[in-house]
Amino acid sequence: MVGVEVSVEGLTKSFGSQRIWQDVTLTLPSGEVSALLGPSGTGKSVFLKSLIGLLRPEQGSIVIDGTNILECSSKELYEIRKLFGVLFQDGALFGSMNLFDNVAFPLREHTKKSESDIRKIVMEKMELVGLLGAEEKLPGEISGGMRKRAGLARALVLDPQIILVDEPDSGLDPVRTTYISQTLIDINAEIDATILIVSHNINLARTVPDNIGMLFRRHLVMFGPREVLLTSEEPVVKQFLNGTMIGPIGMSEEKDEAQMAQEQAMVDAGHHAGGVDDVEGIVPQMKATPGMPFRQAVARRQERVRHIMHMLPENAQIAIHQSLGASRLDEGYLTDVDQLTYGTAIFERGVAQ
Ligand SMILES: Nc1ncnc2c1ncn2[C@@H]1O[C@H](COP(=O)(O)OP(=O)(O)OP(=O)(O)O)[C@@H](O)[C@H]1O
Repeated sequence: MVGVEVSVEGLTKSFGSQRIWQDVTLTLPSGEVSALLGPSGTGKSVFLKSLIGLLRPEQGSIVIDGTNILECSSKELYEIRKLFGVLFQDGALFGSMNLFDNVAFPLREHTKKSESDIRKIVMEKMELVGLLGAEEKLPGEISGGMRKRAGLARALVLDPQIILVDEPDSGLDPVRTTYISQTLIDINAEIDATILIVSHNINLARTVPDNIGMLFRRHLVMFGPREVLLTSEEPVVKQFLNGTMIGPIGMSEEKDEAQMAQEQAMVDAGHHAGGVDDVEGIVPQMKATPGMPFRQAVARRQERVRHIMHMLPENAQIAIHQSLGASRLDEGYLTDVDQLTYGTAIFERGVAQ
């Protein structure tokens, strides 16, 4: 079963007089992996909490499986929430329970399954996140990365159709971040859930999601197929993707023109602006681990992007064409008909994910 689509329109959220973001419109395509980026404090976590109805935006709509969760009854919201699996930043595990009991918790709480069925499901999810053998450990006895994996296993036990992940990289080194990224891709391949990852990790943004959005200065700067953001000339996007000090993002989020000019002058005079060397263009997307099912999202996204191609910026169109060409090259110049015939398998192996 393909995960459900989440459709957000004109969403605005404030706390008292503090406007967090306004008029956010985006659709998380069903069964695809999307990421929402943005500097610290731009309200990414607030957005994620709004999607599950933990926070209530004052304007707009969030339609999930045909229900606008801002207008529905609490009983309907309860039903909609069952579609979600959520991984909070710290894993949100119960400190006094071992990992097995933590992961089993939602099953014991929300289902009438027998203990032997529960054991089967828990062990299956523990294996998927690479934690087999650690069932008896307490959260305090394991690393932050393992806690995140346990949190992810727990988010999966009720077979969610939508998985929300808040900063999977926080507190992890780059290698562990890549492992957790791989796990998220594998989960998408295995259960075809709609996934939203909130993060400010550049590597993850470049290599994991099918679609990327970015929040800045209380607005959604953009949201769309990964090629759109990764080829964007928008100063805030370029600065973010390369992690430099040059650009509109400052220490406390915003800069004025004078400060920007002063910093640019320093860099022109030879001062290091920080960040990595400029990475231009698109790096290939991560693929499911060999042996996993093909990621159905890849072919679905190709098809979807084909339909909206004419509405995308030119740079993004070129990048998409190039990656399609590269996937044909990989397969020995297969025709469109061949691609349709072999469908997912070809797209999955090509760089055109
Ligand atoms: N329950 C709340 N009541 C009042 N203000 C809140 C509440 N939750 C969040 N905020 C404010 O909303 C803003 C956005 O916070 P949020 O945690 O969503 O940012 P973020 O983009 O996830 O940041 P980070 O990347 O640092 O986690 C902050 O200014 C925060 O203080």
